Amino acid sequence: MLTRFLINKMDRKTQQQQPQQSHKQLTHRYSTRMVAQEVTATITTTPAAATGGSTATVGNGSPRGKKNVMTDTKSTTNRFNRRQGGAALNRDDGEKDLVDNNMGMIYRYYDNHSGMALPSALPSHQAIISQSVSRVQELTDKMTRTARRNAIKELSSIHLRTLHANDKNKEALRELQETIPEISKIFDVQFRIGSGTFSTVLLGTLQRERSLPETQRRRYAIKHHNPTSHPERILRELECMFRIGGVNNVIGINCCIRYNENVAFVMPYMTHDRFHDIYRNMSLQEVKDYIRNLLIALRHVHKFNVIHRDVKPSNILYNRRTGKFLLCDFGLAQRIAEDGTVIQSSDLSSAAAAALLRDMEAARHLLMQNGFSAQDEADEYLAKASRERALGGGGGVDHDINVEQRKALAQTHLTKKELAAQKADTLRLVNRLRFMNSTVDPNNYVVSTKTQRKETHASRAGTPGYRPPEVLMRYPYQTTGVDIWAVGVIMLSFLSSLHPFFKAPNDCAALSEIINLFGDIQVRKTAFMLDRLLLLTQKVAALDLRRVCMRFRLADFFLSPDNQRRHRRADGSTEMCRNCDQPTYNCVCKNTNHDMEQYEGLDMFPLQAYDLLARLLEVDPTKRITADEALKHPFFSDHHRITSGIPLQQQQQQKHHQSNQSLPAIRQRETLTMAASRTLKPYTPYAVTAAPPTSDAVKPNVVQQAGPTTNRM
Ligand SMILES: Nc1ncnc2c1ncn2[C@@H]1O[C@H](COP(=O)(O)OP(=O)(O)OP(=O)(O)O)[C@@H](O)[C@H]1O
Repeated sequence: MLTRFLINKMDRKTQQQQPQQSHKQLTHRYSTRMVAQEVTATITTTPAAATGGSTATVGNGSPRGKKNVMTDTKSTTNRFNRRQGGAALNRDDGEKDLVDNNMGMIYRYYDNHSGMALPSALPSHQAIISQSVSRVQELTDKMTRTARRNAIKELSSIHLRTLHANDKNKEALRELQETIPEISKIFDVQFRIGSGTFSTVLLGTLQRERSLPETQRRRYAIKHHNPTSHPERILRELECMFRIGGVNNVIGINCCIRYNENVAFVMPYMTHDRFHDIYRNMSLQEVKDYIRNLLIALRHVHKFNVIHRDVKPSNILYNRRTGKFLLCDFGLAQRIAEDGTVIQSSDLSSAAAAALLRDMEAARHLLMQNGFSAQDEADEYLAKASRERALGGGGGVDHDINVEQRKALAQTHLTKKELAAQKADTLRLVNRLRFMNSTVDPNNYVVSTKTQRKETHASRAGTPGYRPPEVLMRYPYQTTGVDIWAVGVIMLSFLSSLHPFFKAPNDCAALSEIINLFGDIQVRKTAFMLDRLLLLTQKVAALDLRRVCMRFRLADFFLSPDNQRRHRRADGSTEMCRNCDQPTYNCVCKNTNHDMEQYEGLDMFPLQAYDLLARLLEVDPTKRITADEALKHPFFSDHHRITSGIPLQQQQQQKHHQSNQSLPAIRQRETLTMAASRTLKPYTPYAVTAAPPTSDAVKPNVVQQAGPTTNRM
């Protein structure tokens, strides 16, 4: 029905707009040349009343709509008359219009092909009219048919997609209600929010709140674990959420319901923005808030000696409007023992598991308090906005400096050739980052140097693109630094506007990407420290993180035709850097002697942002900054806030001066010589500084165990 209605509507619209649309679409479908050819054919095949041969001038050449041509009649007639030596044509008005119309087309064609002489004999006006009218009619019909066909195709694919989504939705709802019947007694399950590899998440509201208006009902995310999910994985996630979650931006749990092999977690629901939609247009203040909130969550998680292991944008719920932030999905979380080794998995029959179940059971008498309602969110948003207004803030949006300059650049009209050159330029840099030597064996690229004793298993848990070098080098003693690297990768996406930044198909290629960015020396050194031997076949020089980020984010500036023209050699070629494959004036190498374009003052991110980024993405895990240290980084102080109207360099110098005076010193980065001397020392495993969780550190969320079923866990 919907399809039929839309098609009919489209047909009507097409008919209404026919005169204009047909010509407009003509421009797309048939080039000027084709239309002109048709007109020529009409001219040459029809014997005609003559006009003297004349030479045409240059016109715009695009075929115009019938209506427009009609309104154009007067000027065309005048022009025609002028060409006829001022002789007035003797005909009635209607005919006059049509004739002028067609003569206009003919002159426009000859205008397009300046230098061509009009044929000595032109066809009769009547013949031209009838032929071109029928031709236009024919083309209009053709286009209507094509538009109709395309509309049907598009509608049916939309219909299929909707059906598929509806099917998936219904299936998820049905599955949850069938496999865990208790759910239907407590919740009205609304729809599916999302699904991951191990679960499906649905939105539910409490049945006992049915009497409330929809916006005031508290909303819950019900995470239904796939029955194939390992029970230990579920227990681990439950434990993390129960013991760690509920505070400091870490998601908590309201209740857990189990029925046979099916388990569902009930958590507070939070509306959030898709990372994909926001990462390119977040302001400096928003990026800062995002990273700060993430580090607060991780500092809290790391206090418990737990590695989250799956820090990535889809596991971060961030609401841009309200500024709310939650780290979720502890499915891959691991605890590290005092000696730095990873505790592989919880034993379901262990005392710890029993204690967890006892604790959860004890929390049953508590009522579910959490679960945000739509009303709560709106109130919070309004309160936040008024707080900001009271403080004189504009909602935390920092404006990009030199915006006007950038806009002007973006609006510069680029030729096809220039656009192709820009694309090729960017592709070269992307290829440089993704390059992997084809002779490397992806299953055998790293070996342990300690051949005498058997290696402990090294965990690889995590998402490709977010795994740090130590994981990719199969180092068994992994630390909370694994999560910090992932924060660095997320920050890299913000600063470069490139997401996903690393997208290798396997671990070996992922390590290549890291080598391509940080250079082989850095990675070799880290490998040596971790008792790994890397099989590298070639040297790769490191790139400059800031310039790489700027090159991607401010591409319109780096690739402006003006720049390209200025640096072009006499023979038309451009000098290229042999290491980074970029023009030398845009070289992104860390150590470079090229004479480069200065893009200072364009970047909205201060130098501190790149400094923090480098510390988060420290290749050596033993030197990587911790969440706690990162939160003290000057990037998070407001001292570097950009004031519009003052050159950035000047601001940064002032702030650097201020920060040297007043900000707490952060851990010194090692110089090359210091690092070289360290490599000669045997590697000392990561010192575990954080104490195991104490009872007062644990602030469990308010928990209710639903029904006796949980006892069977
Ligand atoms: N509390 C919540 N509020 C709103 N949406 C949520 C909530 N929890 C999860 N989601 C949505 O459900 C999606 C899947 O959740 P989650 O990551 O926990 O599942 P998963 O099966 O472990 O996924 P993955 O395989 O990606 O690790 C999330 O990306 C998010 O969009």
